[in-house]
Amino acid sequence: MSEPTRIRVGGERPYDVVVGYHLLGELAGLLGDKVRKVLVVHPRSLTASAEAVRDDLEKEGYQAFLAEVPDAEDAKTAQVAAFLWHVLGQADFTRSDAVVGIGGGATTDLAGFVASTWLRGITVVQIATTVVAMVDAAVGGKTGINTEEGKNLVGAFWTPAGVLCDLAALDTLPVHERVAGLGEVVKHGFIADERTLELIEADPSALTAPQLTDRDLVRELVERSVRVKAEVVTADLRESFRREILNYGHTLGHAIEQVERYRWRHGAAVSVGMVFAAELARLAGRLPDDVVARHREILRSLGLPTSYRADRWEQLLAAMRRDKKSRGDLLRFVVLEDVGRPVRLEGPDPTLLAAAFAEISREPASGAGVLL
Ligand SMILES: NC(=O)c1ccc[n+]([C@@H]2O[C@H](COP(=O)([O-])OP(=O)(O)OC[C@H]3O[C@@H](n4cnc5c(N)ncnc54)[C@H](O)[C@@H]3O)[C@@H](O)[C@H]2O)c1
Ligand SMILES: O=C(O)C(=O)C[C@@H](O)[C@H](O)[C@H](O)COP(=O)(O)O
Ligand SMILES: [Zn+2]
Repeated sequence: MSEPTRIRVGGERPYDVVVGYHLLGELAGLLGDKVRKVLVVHPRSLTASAEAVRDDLEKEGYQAFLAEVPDAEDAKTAQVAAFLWHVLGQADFTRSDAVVGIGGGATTDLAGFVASTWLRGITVVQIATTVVAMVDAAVGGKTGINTEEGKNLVGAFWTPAGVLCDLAALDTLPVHERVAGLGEVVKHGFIADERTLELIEADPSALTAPQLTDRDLVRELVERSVRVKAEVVTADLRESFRREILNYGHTLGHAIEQVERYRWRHGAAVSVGMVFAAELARLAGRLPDDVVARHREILRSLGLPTSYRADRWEQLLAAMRRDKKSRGDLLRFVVLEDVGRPVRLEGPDPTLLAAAFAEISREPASGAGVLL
């Protein structure tokens, strides 16, 4: 296997995102030499991998503990966070100890949040095992859990000490999870890296086949996405402005996830959200027709959804008002003026919003395979 790639994320506490194969040997280096106890947080689907991490840590001289958490979005609750605080308390974790999150974005969001709050912040290292976690969630220090009222409404910016993206993990990832993750890859392509779009457009079927065969392509896409995210969060960790571009497609996307009670995959909801944002920009006279068409073509070529049922608009609008980009009554969207040129659209007229929604809701439903 080739050497791992190390992508540096800068800022107050710089760290590396390591992309490659069989990276377990890297973990101790990322934890550093002050850590003694490590809590490994994992969903049931990754028990064997978490046990391997624990055994390896024990061999390296750490005292390692496992904590199984519910799968997917069920992990991102105050109750599950409280369970982990209890485990940390019972095991006397101090400020020189650490949390390791191993899993998809739901697990890494939870593990990061718990690390950010325990004793007001202890070391966290993320081991990303899904496309979403590798290209997006585990990188950049946005951590969080959901509340009844919405997605990621509680959280903190807390940078990891390092991130491992072991591409071998993708061999066991169900294809619909891989495809959903490509939604975030496409997002990075539209906001900042047209080459990513070209690579996908050249052969989308290589990415949607039941077994991944083109490992070089996957690795290049993961690395390109991590570089986009690293550049943005290095410039603006706390989302004072520039980081908002990473939220492209999420204003409607998060609303869909909430309305669907998290039965939609995150990347699938973001896919519809990007088409909505593109239509909004077109109707506002800011984005040419061909770029909107390119959104639909590339997302459909991957089997991602580009439309949503017409009868939920009022619920979606209510959920969008709780988006973190909102300021008072002002809804704020990230839209494009072209590929690689994200801008803000603030307080669009309600008729414009409804018109953009009409553009995505009158199509027949598509991409149902990635929703559940
Ligand atoms: N913090 C951020 O910047 C950020 C960015 C993007 C997404 N997110 C969050 O990430 C979450 C979505 O992440 P996700 O799509 O990775 O979902 P997920 O964490 O729910 O994982 C998807 C499923 O794959 C399983 N799984 C994980 N790795 C596997 C593997 N290697 N083999 C087999 N099964 C595996 C999980 O058990 C789960 O059932 C959402 O909550 C979203 O809000 C956060
Ligand atoms: O890292 C960011 O910043 C993002 O917005 C990345 C998104 O893909 C991610 O889903 C994020 O969790 C959304 O953040 P939120 O602030 O809208 O909850
Ligand atoms: Zn996202």
